[in-house]
Amino acid sequence: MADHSIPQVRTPQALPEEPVVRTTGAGISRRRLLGTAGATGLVLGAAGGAVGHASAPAAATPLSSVGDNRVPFHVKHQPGITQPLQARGHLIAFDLAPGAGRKEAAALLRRWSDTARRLMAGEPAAQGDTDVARDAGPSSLTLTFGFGHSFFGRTGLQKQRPVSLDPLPDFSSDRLDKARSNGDLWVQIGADDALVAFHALRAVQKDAGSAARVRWQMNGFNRSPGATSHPMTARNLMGQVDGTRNPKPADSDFDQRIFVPEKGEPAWMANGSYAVVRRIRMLLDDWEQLSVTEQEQVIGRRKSDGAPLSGGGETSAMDLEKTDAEGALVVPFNAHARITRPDQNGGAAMLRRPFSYHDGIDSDGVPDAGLLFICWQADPLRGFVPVQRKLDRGDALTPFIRHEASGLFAVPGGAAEGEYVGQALLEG
Ligand SMILES: C=CC1=C(C)c2cc3[nH]c(cc4nc(cc5[nH]c(cc1n2)c(C)c5CCC(=O)O)C(CCC(=O)O)=C4C)c(C)c3C=C
Ligand SMILES: [Fe+2]
Repeated sequence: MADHSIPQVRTPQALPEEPVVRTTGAGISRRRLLGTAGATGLVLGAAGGAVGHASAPAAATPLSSVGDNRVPFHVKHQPGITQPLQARGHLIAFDLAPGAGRKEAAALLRRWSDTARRLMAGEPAAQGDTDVARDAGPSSLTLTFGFGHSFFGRTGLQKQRPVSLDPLPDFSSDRLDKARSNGDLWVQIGADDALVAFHALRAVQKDAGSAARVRWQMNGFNRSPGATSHPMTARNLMGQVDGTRNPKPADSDFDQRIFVPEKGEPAWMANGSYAVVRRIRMLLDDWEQLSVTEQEQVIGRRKSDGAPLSGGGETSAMDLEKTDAEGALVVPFNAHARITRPDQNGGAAMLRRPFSYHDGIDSDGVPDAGLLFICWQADPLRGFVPVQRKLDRGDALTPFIRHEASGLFAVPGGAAEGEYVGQALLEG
């Protein structure tokens, strides 16, 4: 018989409100875990560590401990927003099936929430589990659910549609594929194990039944926990350190920037957030023709360690005024890391929590690879929109990327015990 043991722990890093739960000691079997979840053998993880935000892997630990980590489902903000980047991700959008309305949507969100709660705890799906994740622990699995603009018309809930969900403006650099954009419903799945992530994806798809049909799906990845010798900010497929200046949960204005307040509007979005999703192709053949110095000028940061070109280390303040011997700005005026700063955009800020993607080689021999850019904010008009407008007007990175798909989703707060995600909207 197969060994179902869950290996040794690693130190979890997460928010106090959204702790990672881990097993104590090695060799607790998956079956035992199922029998004792929430009771003995489980402890709350350490709160709010310095690297416990979306920009960096949680900790440098051996891969063998990855399976232990568990993210609770019933939390103030839905899981999958502030947790460390996971190694695997699936984004999947659904449209309600013809004839399906509010009642069917409510039943679907109830099914999805139950599945999310079970799988995130390392339990099998309620019905017809595929056994794909049978030998694995929860592996930091998160499932996050959101509603698109079109959902509200289809369910007769137009009056509940938040103004913040108004369609994003067109940007001159957009090359968007409508079939791979938007959707009534959106699910983000993340896990540190590919099989655990796929298992969740299949369960979500099966739960949809006759109520909703898949509109599009995208698959992504990040570095595996334990792959680097020390905790560090992630790199993207251009080789840049990406995520350095993300807002941190410890920042005094973090919640205000990222989440709709408890008493915010509409009421059903209390503690929720808005996700902007962009599939951004990287024109890697062009990018890789630049010298490292040229690449650094595009971003305004050093490629090796992410430090600003004005000097210091990765987290040193960027000196925007510093000039070289010829009087030229050391951080060029159109450098991406200069013009995306909140202080250059009326305070606009967002939490970037992306996955890289690689969907093979196009017929012209060019890699179809880039960034599944996902950013979180309390209001896209005070986050993504002003920054993207600025980038559209002259970002040094623009010639090397192409926005190919786009989505905007209202992601309600986390579900309380016994409730499902979106219940306040669907039964309010
Ligand atoms: C509209 C928002 C943004 C898009 C689209 C975007 C695309 C994009 N960015 C990189 C690489 C880097 N971005 C970096 C910083 C950064 N980028 C944005 C916004 C968008 N990026 C912001 C708000 C910031 C932080 C600005 C700040 O607060 O100082 C960096 C520098 C390191 C870091 O802080 O993360 C890199 C590198 C790519 C490759 C890309 C599209 C493919
Ligand atoms: Fe960026």
